[in-house]
Amino acid sequence: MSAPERLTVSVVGTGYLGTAHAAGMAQLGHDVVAMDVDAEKIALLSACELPFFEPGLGALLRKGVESGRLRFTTSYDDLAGAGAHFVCVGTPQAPGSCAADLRWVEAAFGELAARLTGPALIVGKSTVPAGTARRMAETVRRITGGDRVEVAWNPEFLREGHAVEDTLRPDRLVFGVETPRAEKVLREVYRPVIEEGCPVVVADYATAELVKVSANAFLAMKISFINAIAQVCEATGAAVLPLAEALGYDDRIGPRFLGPGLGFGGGCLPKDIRALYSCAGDLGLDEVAAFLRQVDVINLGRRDRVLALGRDLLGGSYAGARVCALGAAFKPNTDDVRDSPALAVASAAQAEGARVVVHDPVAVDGARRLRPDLVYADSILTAARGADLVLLLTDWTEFENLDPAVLSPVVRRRNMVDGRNLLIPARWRAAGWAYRA
Ligand SMILES: NC(=O)C1=CN([C@@H]2O[C@H](COP(=O)(O)OP(=O)(O)OC[C@H]3O[C@@H](n4cnc5c(N)ncnc54)[C@H](O)[C@@H]3O)[C@@H](O)[C@H]2O)C=CC1
Ligand SMILES: O=C(O)[C@H]1O[C@H](OP(=O)(O)OP(=O)(O)OC[C@H]2O[C@@H](n3ccc(=O)[nH]c3=O)[C@H](O)[C@@H]2O)[C@H](O)[C@@H](O)[C@@H]1O
Repeated sequence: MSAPERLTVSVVGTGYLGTAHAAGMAQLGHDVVAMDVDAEKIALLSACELPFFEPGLGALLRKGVESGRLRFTTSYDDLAGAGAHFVCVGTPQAPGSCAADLRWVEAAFGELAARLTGPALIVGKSTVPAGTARRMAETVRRITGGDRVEVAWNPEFLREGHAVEDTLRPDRLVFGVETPRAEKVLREVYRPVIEEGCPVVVADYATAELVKVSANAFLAMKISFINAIAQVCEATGAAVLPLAEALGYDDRIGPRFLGPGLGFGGGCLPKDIRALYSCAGDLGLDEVAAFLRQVDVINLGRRDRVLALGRDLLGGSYAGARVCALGAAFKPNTDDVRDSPALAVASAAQAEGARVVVHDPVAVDGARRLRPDLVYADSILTAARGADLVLLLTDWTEFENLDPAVLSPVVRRRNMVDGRNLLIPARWRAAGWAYRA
């Protein structure tokens, strides 16, 4: 990567996305000041400590801070000198609705606009419904009283667990812009990435906003598709794993995101598909809304299905059973427990009368904060001791390598529900386990 012209950029919101983006911008050679309203997070980041688990990001953070190119603040006033400002604040599902809650985006644009006299570019990276960028541009114009501060939308596609790689070597860059000047600034910011061959799609605001939610909706749809087919397989005695393998060999389909099981969760896919069907409904596109809603319905149904498999193995009820739940994170290589299918199933089993002990390699602290009613164990064996049922809920490599010979002596009954199709069934059955997936 050749060094770009050294720019001063700001990043607003230092969560999963903002921290990766800030460290990535420093790695590209820019001077970065990253800001968050959460003083605790900023104190940790300033001390080169990540407030969450993300492989490889700690090293990038330290490199940025030690090079003097990356610093953190809790004050918007410290951002005024930057030429490009990336807004990375949260857009969670609004309480009591399926729509995205935009109050943090609105606050960030308002605070920035009040301090910028221009020329400057405010770049939205948060995932938002179509129409938001236009509204933010109007807000900025109103507050600044002119056109010197512009707005662009540059949605982000990084995956948790792969944030560093996805930030430095994205599959594509999408620039939602209204002027050549905004496009020029974004091309300069990302010059090293573009020079390495990353495709750039330049579009209007609404298209850029929609690319992002469509990408997540498509991934969600692919997972729900294979999970719908898994139900047909169960009803007909077919096997979904070789079926998915055979589908995946078709280049037009591809093998990724065809993993059947407990389904998708996390801070993005569920809320983004809900925001999209809510938006489609508001636009009067009822059939589109119904189509997308079904992706969510099938996905949530997977949690009930895994719960039912466990109930069956326990003879019809969770009441009084000891359950070992392996996994709390919504997927492996992250400690993120937002809308985690694993925690949802563990909590539901407990609500039906089981005593559930949860183990996760990195997500126990976050899980405990969210579900303090569950019991947590710091090892697989401690979690499994005396269990009547093991529920495998997150596909961590640690769990894939589980040995029935190690687990068998510690459990009370050999019942396994493999919610992620991770284990080799014959191996567990040969060791005397009742195995369901
Ligand atoms: N987590 C991910 O992998 C990805 C997230 N996104 C999108 O990025 C956005 C952020 O997501 P996450 O980083 O996961 O959320 P997060 O909740 O981890 O981080 C958001 C941060 O914004 C801060 N914040 C809230 N209001 C603020 C304000 N007015 N000024 C400054 N900081 C403020 C919060 O304190 C928090 O640290 C969302 O729209 C999400 O959909 C997009 C791609 C990937
Ligand atoms: O907008 C976002 O925040 C991000 O959302 C997802 O990334 P992420 O939430 O990190 O997780 P994924 O790797 O996409 O997995 C999502 C969920 O799908 C599940 N999944 C994935 C693949 C599969 O075959 N089956 C399956 O159930 C995972 O267990 C997980 O719960 C997208 O992959 C990113 O491109 C996007 O930027």
